[in-house]
Amino acid sequence: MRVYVAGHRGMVGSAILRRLAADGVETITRSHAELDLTDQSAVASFMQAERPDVVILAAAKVGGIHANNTYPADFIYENLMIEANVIHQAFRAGVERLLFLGSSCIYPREAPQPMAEGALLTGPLEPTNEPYAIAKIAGIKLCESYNRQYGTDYRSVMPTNLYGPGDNFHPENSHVIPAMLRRFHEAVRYGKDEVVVWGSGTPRREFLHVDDMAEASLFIMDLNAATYGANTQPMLSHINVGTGEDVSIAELATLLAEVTGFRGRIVFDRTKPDGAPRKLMDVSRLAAMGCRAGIRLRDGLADTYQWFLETSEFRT
Ligand SMILES: NC(=O)C1=CN([C@@H]2O[C@H](COP(=O)(O)OP(=O)(O)OC[C@H]3O[C@@H](n4cnc5c(N)ncnc54)[C@H](OP(=O)(O)O)[C@@H]3O)[C@@H](O)[C@H]2O)C=CC1
Ligand SMILES: C[C@H]1O[C@H](OP(=O)(O)OP(=O)(O)OC[C@H]2O[C@@H](n3cnc4c(=O)[nH]c(N)nc43)[C@H](O)[C@@H]2O)[C@@H](O)[C@@H](O)C1=O
Repeated sequence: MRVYVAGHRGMVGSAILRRLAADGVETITRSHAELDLTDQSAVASFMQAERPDVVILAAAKVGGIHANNTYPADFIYENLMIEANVIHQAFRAGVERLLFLGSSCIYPREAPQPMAEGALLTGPLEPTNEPYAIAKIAGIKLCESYNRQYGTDYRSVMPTNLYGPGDNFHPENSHVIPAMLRRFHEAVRYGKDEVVVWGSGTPRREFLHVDDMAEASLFIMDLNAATYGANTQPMLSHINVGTGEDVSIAELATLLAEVTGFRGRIVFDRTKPDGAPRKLMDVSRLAAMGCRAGIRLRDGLADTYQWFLETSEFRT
């Protein structure tokens, strides 16, 4: 079996690649420089030449609240193009099994908590990431439509907010954990007595370590069709992946201060957006199939900080 991992240099793609390599699975990879997935003819040529057995679509334009809010055109355009090209050309090349990675932001801003799979398309989205969310919903619907029309087995997973080794630590465009880890680390290193956290600190988020995400992705790929629901009516179009537990951003900041050894003040910059008030996943469906997250948040944050120290320009 040959598995094409799209986005293998990213945080999730690289974790999936590590797991597949450990299991001795043959993989196919192309970097962004070698294959631009927004280029339809390049993706068509690649798929026809390689004809993988399985495709894992972990390539996407990804970023935190500021990046989503600042570059909405890039987020909707690039993600729509990547999904349409990879899914359609995989189908044309005879790929029967595909896993698409969506995001918990597909659910309405005011969805009842925890958010079950059935909350999709039941209300308005969070404005800061609506274009990205619309592209991710299109990805689910692409998979669902090819399954309905052509009998393929294309599955979609909706991860909660992810973190871990390989994350993007950009000061503005990253997600909250890498951004704050870096800020706390710099404060300790340069002797600052204050760290600024965006927003009010009251939004709640659920965080999953990327190794648990890789494990869940391969678990879902390995499920037989009857268990996953690909052949049931109504079809299970997507499945949530998370821990089922959340923390406030203020609680997260306190945890990160402890992990990095910061003992100064934490202040909140309320001019920055909070985004969705809460995004807790209902993970009962995945749990009933036998898959649960194993890495506790504090342990995962310590592991990520260790990776940051070993690989970043800030290593001491
Ligand atoms: N991180 C998170 O908190 C969450 C992530 N997800 C989803 O999980 C998946 C993986 O995310 P994550 O690993 O964090 O993201 P990363 O940004 O770490 O990785 C994405 C990868 O996709 C590649 N890529 C982007 N655009 C293109 C393109 N046009 N052609 C080829 N390759 C491209 C990137 O390459 P390059 O860097 O060279 O551009 C990168 O290697 C995505 O679908 C994302 O939406 C879902 C929920 C939360
Ligand atoms: C995964 C998910 O990621 C994005 O949504 P988000 O959940 O809002 O993700 P975020 O990690 O950027 O922020 C989480 C919370 O944390 C607060 N916050 C504090 N201080 C910093 C900070 O320094 N950086 C960032 N980024 N946020 C901060 C921030 O204000 C917000 O209240 C989506 O656009 C979309 O891409 C998506 O699917």
